Amino acid sequence: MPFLILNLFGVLDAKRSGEDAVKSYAMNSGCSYSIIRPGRLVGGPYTNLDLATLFQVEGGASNGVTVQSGDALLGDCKRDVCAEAVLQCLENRECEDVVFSMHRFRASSATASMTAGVSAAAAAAIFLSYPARMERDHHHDVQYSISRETIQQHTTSNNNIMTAWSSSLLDSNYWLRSNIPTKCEAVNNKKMDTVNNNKTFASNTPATVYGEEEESNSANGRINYYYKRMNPNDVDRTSLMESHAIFGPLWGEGLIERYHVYKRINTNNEHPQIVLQSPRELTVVDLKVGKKLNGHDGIIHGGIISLLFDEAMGWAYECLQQQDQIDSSGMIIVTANLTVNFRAPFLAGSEAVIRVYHNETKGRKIYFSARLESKDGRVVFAEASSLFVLARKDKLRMKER
Ligand SMILES: CCCCC/C=C\C/C=C\C/C=C\C/C=C\CCCC(=O)SCCNC(=O)CCNC(=O)[C@H](O)C(C)(C)COP(=O)(O)OP(=O)(O)OC[C@H]1O[C@@H](n2cnc3c(N)ncnc32)[C@H](O)[C@@H]1OP(=O)(O)O
Repeated sequence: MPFLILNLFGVLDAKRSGEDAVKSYAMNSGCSYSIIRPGRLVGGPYTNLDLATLFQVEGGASNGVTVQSGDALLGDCKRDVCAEAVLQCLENRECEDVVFSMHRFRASSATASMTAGVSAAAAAAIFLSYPARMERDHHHDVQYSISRETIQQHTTSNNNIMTAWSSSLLDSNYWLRSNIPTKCEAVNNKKMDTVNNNKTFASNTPATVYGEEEESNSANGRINYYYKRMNPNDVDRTSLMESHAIFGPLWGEGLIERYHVYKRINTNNEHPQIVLQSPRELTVVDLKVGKKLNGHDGIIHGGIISLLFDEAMGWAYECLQQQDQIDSSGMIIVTANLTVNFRAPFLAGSEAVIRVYHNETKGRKIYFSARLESKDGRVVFAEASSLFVLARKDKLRMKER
């Protein structure tokens, strides 16, 4: 059926924003979610005001269902079957962070390999049989702040290595990331020990990260990089910082509660494409916002989000300058333009990261892009792009007069 008809009155748009809100809430509260996209609901109790209610469409005797990831399925779905699937999702860990559609089983279905004419009670078994087909929303890497986490453990499915971050890692100036939470990280090129590892990260310890998604075509599939904290002394603020929007008046409980800037360090010189890649990631900001920065109740004001982006890009310039050895003597970098797209409500009191990428440099003009996303990368709250211009300091002052 054409999208235009399916989306009459913006029905699908509304559903999409509902799903985004669910994901966003799940991210912010640390719980998981399952999103079920049933076909047209048929069968009792006929509470809808639609044709299926008018004609008391029963939906056939079979309780069998077809499930498939994404939203390609089209058909009816019995209400009681859908309710059963909801219960199964609640009880089944395999259904965590999964999005799938379901409709009534039809023997002629083209999706035969994913189809089973079974009772609704066995629907979960279908999910379990086809986990790989389920749409897991891990569109980015999962990253962990090792500076703040208490002990976290992840078991790998294939080699049974566990990664544990002990409280001794608190206040570390480094940050690791991995695209699959079950893959292991290594420190000093040695795999971390098994359960309850208590190692600390030595100063300037490079971390080896496996399985980096966007750069996985390097020769040995291993990328060496880590993130180093840029502003570790933000508690010890300078007078400059006291008048700075983020570290000054907007800093504190209920306001901007954390704004830790990390620069990305590539350590693998054998693979210069990592450095040359465009857009290349320069900076990650680990942040937390309080509950006094809202526009609508409970939702962070878009202007605040723009500020968070602008600042992150300022720091990204600093990283770029260090890497590319840009000569900026007598110059100052300023934002010439900043475009922000707000994708999902960024809830008050949440934690998130901003990732900043360098897109292009043309003379004095530097183009960045950035994402504000949940820490595990599953929800993008906002995206931004900007032009920063290197301007002569004396020229700026002349304009002031
Ligand atoms: C955080 C503090 C702690 C300190 C720690 C120590 C170290 C910190 C390290 C890092 C720093 C960290 C954070 C930094 C903090 C945050 C960053 C915030 C930055 C800001 O929040 S800063 C305030 C807002 N910002 C302004 O206050 C700018 C006002 N503005 C102007 O001052 C001029 O407008 C200017 C300079 C932009 C241009 O003026 P100009 O005379 O120099 O140059 P001109 O006009 O010739 O433009 C040259 C080429 O840019 C193109 N161009 C210009 N503007 C454009 C636009 N809007 N759109 C598209 N293209 C544009 C032209 O078309 C031309 O292009 P082309 O060369 O191809 O023809």
